[in-house]
Amino acid sequence: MLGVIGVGAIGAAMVAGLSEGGEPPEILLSPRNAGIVAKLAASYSNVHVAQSNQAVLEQSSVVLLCVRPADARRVMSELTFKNPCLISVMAGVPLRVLRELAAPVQNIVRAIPLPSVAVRRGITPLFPATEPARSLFDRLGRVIEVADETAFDHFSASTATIAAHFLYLNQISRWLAAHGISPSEAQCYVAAMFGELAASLHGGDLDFGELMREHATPGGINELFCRVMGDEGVWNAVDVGLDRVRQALTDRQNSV
Ligand SMILES: NC(=O)C1=CN([C@@H]2O[C@H](COP(=O)(O)OP(=O)(O)OC[C@H]3O[C@@H](n4cnc5c(N)ncnc54)[C@H](OP(=O)(O)O)[C@@H]3O)[C@@H](O)[C@H]2O)C=CC1
Repeated sequence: MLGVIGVGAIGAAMVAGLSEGGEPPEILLSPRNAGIVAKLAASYSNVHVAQSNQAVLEQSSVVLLCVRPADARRVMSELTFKNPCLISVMAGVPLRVLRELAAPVQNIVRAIPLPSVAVRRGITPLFPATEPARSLFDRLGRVIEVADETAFDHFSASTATIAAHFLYLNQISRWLAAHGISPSEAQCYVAAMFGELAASLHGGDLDFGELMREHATPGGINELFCRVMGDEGVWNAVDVGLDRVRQALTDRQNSV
């Protein structure tokens, strides 16, 4: 049995991905968020709802911890851990803290699932990449075996860029709308432009620099836009933002 404690956005995405694949595992959910868990149990015959978080632990051989990082200590300290394997997706909660809160459990893995696990196209960094976590996330796409926890935290920091990506798309469509194009048409156009590009990133060997050059005809408008963004400090700001996020994760690790 696979247990899930914390069935929010990413917990539900993993449950959907596992349940819609071949030979789905039996899954036991924590009872909080009654609406979401009832819907998952009604949609998938392999999904069940437990009476309590402790019942999830006791009836599962592997447990996914998917509560928000700020809730980690409170939720885990209410539980008595025995011997299931734990997989934590909680950003910025280090193995040191997980081992302390889940003693005496030894087999603890950190994972960074992406929302695309819902359709089994996730690429999931794991540390340490041990079984059964590796097989579980292989079912949801594929796994990146990360060498150490510092590298793992850098992967984690890079996921902080997702909302800014949508902000970027929003900025472009707002600019179109400010110049008289209907907001819905502007959004559809930008979505179509970037939706197609995103689809082209699946699979194969990718070289972002090469892709950029393919789209930046010398003397053309893409090249001009890249140059202006660089002159305005946008690319440098990406590095600054990522460094700041990395530092925030370190600070969080020291305070969890
Ligand atoms: N969303 C994403 O794409 C990713 C998220 N993560 C990590 O996953 C974790 C969850 O993120 P996300 O799914 O976005 O957050 P959500 O807020 O959507 O989900 C967290 C869930 O945990 C529930 N919860 C809180 N307390 C308890 C409790 N005592 N027992 C059981 N469940 C509880 C919350 O319920 P309630 O709302 O009622 O408080 C909520 O449903 C975070 O630690 C995040 O860092 C990692 C990778 C990607």
